[in-house]
Amino acid sequence: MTLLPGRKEVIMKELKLTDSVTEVKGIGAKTEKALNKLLIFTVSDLVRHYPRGYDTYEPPVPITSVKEGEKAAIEASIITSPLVKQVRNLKIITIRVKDVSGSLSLSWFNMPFLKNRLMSGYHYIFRGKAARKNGALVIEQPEIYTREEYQRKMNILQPIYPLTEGITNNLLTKAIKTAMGEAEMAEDYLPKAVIKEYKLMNSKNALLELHFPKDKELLAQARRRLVFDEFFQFTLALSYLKESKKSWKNNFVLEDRQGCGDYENSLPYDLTGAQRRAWEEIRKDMKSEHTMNRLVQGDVGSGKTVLAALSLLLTALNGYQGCLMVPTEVLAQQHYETISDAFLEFGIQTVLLTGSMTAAAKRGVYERIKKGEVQIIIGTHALIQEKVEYRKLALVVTDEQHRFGVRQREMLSGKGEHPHVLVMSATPIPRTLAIILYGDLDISLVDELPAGRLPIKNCVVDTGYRSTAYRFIGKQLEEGRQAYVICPMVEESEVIEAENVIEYTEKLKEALPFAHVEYLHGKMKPQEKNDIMERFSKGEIQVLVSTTVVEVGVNVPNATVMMIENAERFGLAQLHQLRGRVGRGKYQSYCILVCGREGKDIRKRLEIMNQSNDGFYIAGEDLKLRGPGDMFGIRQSGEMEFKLGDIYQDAKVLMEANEAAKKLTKEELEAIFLKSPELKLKIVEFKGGTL
Ligand SMILES: Nc1ncnc2c1ncn2[C@@H]1O[C@H](COP(=O)(O)OP(=O)(O)OP(=O)(O)O)[C@@H](O)[C@H]1O
Repeated sequence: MTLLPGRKEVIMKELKLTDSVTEVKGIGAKTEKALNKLLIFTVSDLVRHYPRGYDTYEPPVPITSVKEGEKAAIEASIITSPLVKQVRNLKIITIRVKDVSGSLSLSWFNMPFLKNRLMSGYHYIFRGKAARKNGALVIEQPEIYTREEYQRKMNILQPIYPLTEGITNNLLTKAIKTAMGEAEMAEDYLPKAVIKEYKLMNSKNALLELHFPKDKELLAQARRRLVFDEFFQFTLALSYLKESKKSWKNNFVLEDRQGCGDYENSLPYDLTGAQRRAWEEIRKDMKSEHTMNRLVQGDVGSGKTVLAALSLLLTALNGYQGCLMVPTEVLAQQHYETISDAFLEFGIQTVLLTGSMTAAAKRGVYERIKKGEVQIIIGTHALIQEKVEYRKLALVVTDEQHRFGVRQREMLSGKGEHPHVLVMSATPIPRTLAIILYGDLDISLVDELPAGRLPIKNCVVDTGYRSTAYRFIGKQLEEGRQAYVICPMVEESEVIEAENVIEYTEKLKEALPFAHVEYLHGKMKPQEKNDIMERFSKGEIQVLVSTTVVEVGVNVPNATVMMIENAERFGLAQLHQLRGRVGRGKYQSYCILVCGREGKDIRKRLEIMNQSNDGFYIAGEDLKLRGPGDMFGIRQSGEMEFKLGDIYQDAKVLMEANEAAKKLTKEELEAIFLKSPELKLKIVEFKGGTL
């Protein structure tokens, strides 16, 4: 309640964080509906709807450096009288301005009142996005400022929010401002000692500064505090999860079986030392008195699949079911083909279950699973659907590549009575981070590539090198090898000039008329995708032009060239995954990174790929290059389920938060839970996902 001096008593309602957003002034039923689409239901959701970036008012630039499609501010004098044209129902004002470097046209729609402000000889700062009209650059709808006004603007960072239809940035900014001003914010839950030791901003200010930063420095501090919270709560929750799992008795104590040795002997290669060690650890876990919760971390092509296969076989030979969940249908199909035939001779039945199967086919598979007629089930997230009833599910293997799907693996393991869990990951995160992020798992490292692999030869080139690259690919095809060409887009887009698979395939067919070239992209039907992949695997297709659908796990050892168009558009981790599709067999392999745009930073980043084929090295260098705490950088590891934090960029905060969580005394933890019972609930009942 607030009393305004000298006036009638005004009762200000204090908002509660749990109140519905409609309690915030200015939000009615219609707006509420639209906000719900952004998952904003309560006042708390609203104030936790973070900006995705900030509009900054940069110093004006010379007219000649204004670029098409980019926002810029120019300081210029008007050199023509405003020209007003009526085009259908639009009234367009156009003027021409100049500075010492050159001149440019500016235009406004339906703003006739501006005419008097835009007199020849006047001098302003204009800010807007440049477009090309009839061959010339024009800034459309620019904002107009005097130099003093602009100076003031330059100190402000305007939040830009994720939006949806019916919700403007203005509306959200206002609503959040109101809510922040009126809502009763929770007291800081972190112990004072932690705040002091890690020099954190308090939680209320952090939220306020994140939405309405006074300057970049305070914004960085605010963000650091909120990222710290995310990581702190996550690591706390993981340690709870780990504790609870430790007490799980092994319901499926497995025994060694001769079949596993026979399978190993049937492989065309010997296991590497690292594979052997990992297999030893897995077996030991599954035979022990506690349930296995293990991560197998190994670089692309290090041979993790055989470990999954051996574990599944051991489970099946012990009379139980085991399942393998992978991120794409293409990959599920590939694993199914590798495993199903090989295991038949041990009397083991394998089945495939994916989202795109017909309802009838799925029903058939559910039946067989339920009755225990099949022992190994391979598939995508369809494996965790409610209708799947397993019979004696003793092992869950998830191939996560670079997604840290705590939730999925928990859901899947929830299908059995604490089955063993094996997680395969090729994410090249440094060990120090892996230990934290996979805090609930024990880790086996496959840190050795199979013998006889030749290091991939790399080059970073510009588009002028294409014809040479095609000739090179042609030669490789003549030698019986195959190639991938990756393009970022499916179809031609007017907005982004990036090579697209469909057109590119046509172009490539002309350049390599004797070769069988096909394309693959995510929008194709699963059946079509599987078909193309199968034909590529068999060598019927020689060159596969593809979007990043081949990124995860695809294994065609005969492919030796990976050519990546617009390589600058991919993150380094993703480039490394893509490159990992070659160099998987005994042949010399090559990676050609084609740079579609020039720039010193772009080159520098891509050169890292040139320097090494080691995923861990690349992740480390990437981190150094981007530096921590870059608020405006792209989130390359968006696959992690944190709202703000980026495990690479914020690696230091992650380590600090983990340290703080581990150091908490029992009393401090109790005090936290006392202050925030909701947080206690979230942490203790954590089953993965966002906290
Ligand atoms: N010890 C080994 N010696 C020789 N070849 C091997 C060995 N282990 C696995 N391979 C072969 O290496 C290739 C890559 O193995 P696999 O597909 O298991 O890699 P991965 O670790 O799953 O990689 P990614 O993370 O890229 O999917 C396969 O063709 C596999 O048959």
